[in-house]
Amino acid sequence: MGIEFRDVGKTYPDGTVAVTGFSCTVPSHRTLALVGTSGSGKTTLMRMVNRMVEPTTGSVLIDGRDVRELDKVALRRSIGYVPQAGGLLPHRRVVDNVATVPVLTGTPRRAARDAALALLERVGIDPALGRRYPAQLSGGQQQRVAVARALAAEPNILLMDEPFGAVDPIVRRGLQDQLLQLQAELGKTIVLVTHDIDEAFRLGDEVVILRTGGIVAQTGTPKEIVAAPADEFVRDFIGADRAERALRTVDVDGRSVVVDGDGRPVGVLE
Ligand SMILES: Nc1ncnc2c1ncn2[C@@H]1O[C@H](COP(=O)(O)OP(=O)(O)OP(=O)(O)O)[C@@H](O)[C@H]1O
Repeated sequence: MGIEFRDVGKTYPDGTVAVTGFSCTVPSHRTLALVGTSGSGKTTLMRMVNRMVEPTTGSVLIDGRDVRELDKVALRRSIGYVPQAGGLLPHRRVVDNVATVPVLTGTPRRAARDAALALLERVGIDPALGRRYPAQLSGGQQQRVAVARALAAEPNILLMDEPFGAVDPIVRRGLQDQLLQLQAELGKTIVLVTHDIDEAFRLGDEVVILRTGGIVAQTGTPKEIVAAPADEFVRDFIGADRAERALRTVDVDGRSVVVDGDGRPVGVLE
């Protein structure tokens, strides 16, 4: 399922201009990462897809159909949503959190629970933890559960709002790896919001860098953006020296270690 933002804008009732004239197409099975400073309209844009926000101008299309023609509740349930900080229901057991939407849409409770346990396993959670309440899990585990919950209704589209923002860098990296692996198997169409450019470059097939007012600073693949930052803002945002950083390799015990201009290791050449 492809998504098209067609010249969308959003001015909130108090006059705040969150997005102006944004156009972008996300092909089926691809990941679009929206990245930008705080308040640059990322969440606003993402929420237009499942109609949590209605644009004031322009339209959003899914497989060529304007989302305004679709029933709001059915649309929302058909799209996986991973909100900031997971958004799990604290008074429901983990397994029931995952089974919530399938039960709402008519799957018998027992079957929904069995499917939920299988999904938990798929995202790397021991199904035995399904009996716990969200607060009895670590932050990283809660995020995995949130991903399982978003996948439970077998959506074609997944919206992820800073999905791994609340966890430490190592856990975050593990969660990113797992998302890449899941995506390789499942091939969802994903819109991901993050303020972390490294996350955007890791997870996004296409990256949109936004500045205040939802104005696009640059769109492109990670490679295109690193190779040719559009302007000073992008250059700054992706790390002032990233584009110019002269990397070289040094030989360490027969392996080619890549080091930056200051000689700091950044990786190993395969
Ligand atoms: N319901 C609302 N009413 C008024 N203004 C809003 C509303 N929601 C968001 N805004 C404003 O719109 C702008 C864009 O907000 P949005 O949440 O889309 O940005 P963001 O890039 O996702 O930010 P963050 O990274 O901080 O989550 C901000 O100036 C914000 O204050």
